[in-house]
Amino acid sequence: MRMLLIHSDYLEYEVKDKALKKPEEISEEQKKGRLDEVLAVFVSVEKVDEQNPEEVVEKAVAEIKDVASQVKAQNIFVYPFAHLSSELASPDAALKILKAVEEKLKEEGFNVKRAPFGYYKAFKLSCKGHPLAELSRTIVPGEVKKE
Ligand SMILES: NCC(=O)N[C@H]1[C@@H](O)[C@H](n2cnc3c(N)ncnc32)O[C@@H]1CO
Repeated sequence: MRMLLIHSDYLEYEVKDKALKKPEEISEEQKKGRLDEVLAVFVSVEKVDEQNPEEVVEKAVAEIKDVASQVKAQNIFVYPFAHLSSELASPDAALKILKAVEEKLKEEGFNVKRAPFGYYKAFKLSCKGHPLAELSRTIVPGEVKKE
């Protein structure tokens, strides 16, 4: 799994078109979304993650929690983003893992939104620009690499 974490004044998105034959079913309300004072987490789920999804979810949540506490962010936006890796997991596996990350972060007490899966989306992001505002993490079953 590859994650790009951007501490932002806001992230907002608007669904445009389907990017998969069968994207995630969403309500009218989910076609647009916004969070302010947010840690935006752009996530590419990778093929290797399918070997141990539970471990990858656990490690991803631990890394996100760690960064969120460093930048003092309570709001987290989990954003499916198929552009951080050339070894992508299948859409089914990726969606399951992203939903699990979202649920665990909610259980940890964060205010979490997840952008819809399987769509092209317009988005606006306002990076805060401080030294910890732009971070990346690579997680594979068995290890975690930090930038
Ligand atoms: N920018 C727009 C976009 O990325 N759209 C992506 C994601 O929403 C989602 N997606 C499919 N596979 C994956 C994956 N392995 N990891 C994350 N998202 C995925 O499906 C779309 C087409 O690849």
